[in-house]
Amino acid sequence: MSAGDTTPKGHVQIRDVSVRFGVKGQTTEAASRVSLEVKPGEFVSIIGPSGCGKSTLLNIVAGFIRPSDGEALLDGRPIGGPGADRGVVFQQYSLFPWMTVRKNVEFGLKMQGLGQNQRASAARSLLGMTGLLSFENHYPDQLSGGMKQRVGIVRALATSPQVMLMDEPFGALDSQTRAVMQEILTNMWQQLQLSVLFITHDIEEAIFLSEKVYVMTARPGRIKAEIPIPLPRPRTPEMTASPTFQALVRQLKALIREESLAAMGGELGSGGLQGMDHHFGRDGMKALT
Ligand SMILES: Nc1ncnc2c1ncn2[C@@H]1O[C@H](COP(=O)(O)OP(=O)(O)OP(=O)(O)O)[C@@H](O)[C@H]1O
Repeated sequence: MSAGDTTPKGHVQIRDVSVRFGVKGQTTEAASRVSLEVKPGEFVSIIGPSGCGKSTLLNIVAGFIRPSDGEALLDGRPIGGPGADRGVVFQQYSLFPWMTVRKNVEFGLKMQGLGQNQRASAARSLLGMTGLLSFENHYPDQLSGGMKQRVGIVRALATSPQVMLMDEPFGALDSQTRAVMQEILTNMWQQLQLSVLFITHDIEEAIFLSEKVYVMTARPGRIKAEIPIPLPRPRTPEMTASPTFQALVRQLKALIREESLAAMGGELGSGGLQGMDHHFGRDGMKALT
C-alpha cells in the first residue's frame, strides 16, 4: 500500500451510457444517456430515487456489466471487466466469515501474489489507519456492523486501487456509527488521494463527503443536476450547521423530492400517491424516499 504517494489517481468517465435489461421478453431501461466524470482524486456522489440506475452505473465502472450504448473509461481506456485498480464496497459487508480480519484484508494481496510478510505488513498498516489493529485476529461475527464495514473498506483499499466504488456502504449503520465512518472515510480518502464514486440515499452524507453530487431522475435514470460542493477541507461535523451546507440540503431535497414522487407515481398511480400524501403529509413522503 503506497500511503505516501500523493499523486491523485483514477479518472472515471461515463459517456452517453444507456443500459437496458431484458427479463422474460420485457425490456427495462435502467439508465438513459448518462454522462458523468470523476476526476483523479475527486470524491463524487450519486443520489436519486430508488431504481433509477445508480447501482447499475457503479457496476459498469466496476466492470461487472457492460453498457448497452455509450462507453465507460478509466484513465482513458475502456473498462472491459473487473480489475484490482477498482475497489468495491457494498452495503452488505461481504467478508469471508471463516477468515480473521487480517486474512480478509490480505486476501486480494494474496491473489496478487504478494508474500506472507508483505501481505501482513500492508494489512496491518491499513488496519492501524482505521483503528482495527487490535482486532486483526478476530472473526467477522465477533465485530460490530461499523467494524465489519471498516474491514470491508480496508480490504477494498488493500490492493491500492485507483478508484473506490461504494454502493450505500453505510446504509445499514446507525447514525452515530455512520457519522464516524464518514470521518474515517474522508480521512483515508485524503491520505490515499484516490477517486471515489459513492452512492447514497442520504443527502447530508452526499454533501458532507463530496466535491460534487450528481442527482439522477427517476428511471430510466438521467443526470438531472450536477451540484458542486464548495465546502472547504477537512470537513468537520460542525459544518453541517453552516448556511452553505443547509442551503445545499434544501436544494438537493427539492430536486430529489420531484424525482421520488415521479418514481413512486409511476409505480403506484396517482390515487395511491394522494392517499400516502394524506396519510404521511409532505415530510412523510420525503421520509419514504
Ligand atoms: N441484472 C438486472 N436484470 C434486470 N433488471 C435489472 C438488473 N439490475 C437492475 N435492474 C433494473 O434496473 C433498474 C435500476 O436498478 P438499480 O439497482 O441500478 O437502481 P438503484 O438506483 O441503484 O436503486 P436503489 O436505490 O433502490 O438501490 C431497476 O428497475 C432494476 O429492477
